[in-house]
Amino acid sequence: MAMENVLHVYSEIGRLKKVLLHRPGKEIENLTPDLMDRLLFDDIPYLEIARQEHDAFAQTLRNNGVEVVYLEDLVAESLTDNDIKTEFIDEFIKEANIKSKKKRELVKEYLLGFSTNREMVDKMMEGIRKEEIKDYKKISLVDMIESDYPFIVDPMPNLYFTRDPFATIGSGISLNHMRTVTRNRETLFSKYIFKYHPMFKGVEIPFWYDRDENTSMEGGDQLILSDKVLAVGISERTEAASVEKLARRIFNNNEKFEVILAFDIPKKRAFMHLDTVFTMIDYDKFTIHPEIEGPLTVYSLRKGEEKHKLIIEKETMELSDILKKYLNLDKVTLIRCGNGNKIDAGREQWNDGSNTLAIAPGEVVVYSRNHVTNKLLEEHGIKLHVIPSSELSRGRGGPRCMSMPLIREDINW
Ligand SMILES: NC(=[NH2+])NCCC[C@H](N)C(=O)O
Repeated sequence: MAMENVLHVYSEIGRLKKVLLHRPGKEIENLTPDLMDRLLFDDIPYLEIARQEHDAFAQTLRNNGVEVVYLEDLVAESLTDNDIKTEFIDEFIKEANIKSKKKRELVKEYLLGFSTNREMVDKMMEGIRKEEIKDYKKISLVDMIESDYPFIVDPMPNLYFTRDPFATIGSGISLNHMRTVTRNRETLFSKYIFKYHPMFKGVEIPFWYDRDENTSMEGGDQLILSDKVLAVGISERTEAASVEKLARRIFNNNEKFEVILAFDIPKKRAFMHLDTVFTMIDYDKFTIHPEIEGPLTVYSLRKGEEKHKLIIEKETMELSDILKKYLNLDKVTLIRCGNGNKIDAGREQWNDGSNTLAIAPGEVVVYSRNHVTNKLLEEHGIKLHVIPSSELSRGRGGPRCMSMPLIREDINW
């Protein structure tokens, strides 16, 4: 199968043809107040409503010609061979950091007991409570002395933010190394999909990054501004060293990309990724958070004369001037979250008012709750697809966070 039929993303705004989602599962109901901080949540979504909201998101995409595929299905479909399934379970258990051999054996036996791959994958994502494992307490004195930690395998509640564990860039994949242990476990699912799913059989996928790297990179920081220009945030989650590694791999392949713009953004939870403060919504229109307005320091990375050499330059310019320069635009419109009002911007950026998903040039999916930003987008001629968001937004991610494009149509500049 030709590469462009499986992975092809050369912009943020080309008409979206195929996207990967994850429908929130029972991992959300394994969130507890004690776990929220470590598992990167600020509240506990009501799963039934979160699922209804997510189904509305998926249906909005389908109604606009987008093929929706689900992570949980692709993983299950990648494990039809028993040896591969065993390899996956062993790697999953190893990364679940289960100390005792006996417990690892019990968990493996439990997972192999599921009648379908999909049910097993759901359980892996949801997490395993100690009470689910027969005879758990009889393993040893240590286990009899009730440790109050309820899980033998932690839940992965951030899986519905499919933007981050890997990114489709051009015709390749950045299989990311996530900043936190809890989210790095998610990248194992991506690894097996690209390695074993039938849709990629016979397809030589170039990997721009790898989950085993020793510096972190997350997909929320990776934006494809054009088929020549990438933007990467140096953020709370993505390190500068990772940007250099990404640049070397991409520039030393026969991809079209010529420059990577690295933006050093404030390292704080509300700004965890570049796409929480900046997204591209049309050829010359962008959403931004007022805090990144004004002169910005940007590092441009280009391919050097010799292989693996980079030319890196530092510039301090207004964001609009940076975008005009590198995208060859005469005019740039920056649409400010919360209409620039400090209070409205603070509230709506926290609930991902800047985190739009473009499904075509000038056409974006937005959260209903960010009404101030949404009104401004419409005033700038942007077509909105508004989705419900009360429960989904509690995970601190928006429509762009909850989606990973696999195929977009090319755009004509
Ligand atoms: N691309 C994004 N902005 N992703 C948002 C991810 C939210 C998730 N709770 C985390 O902290 O990782």
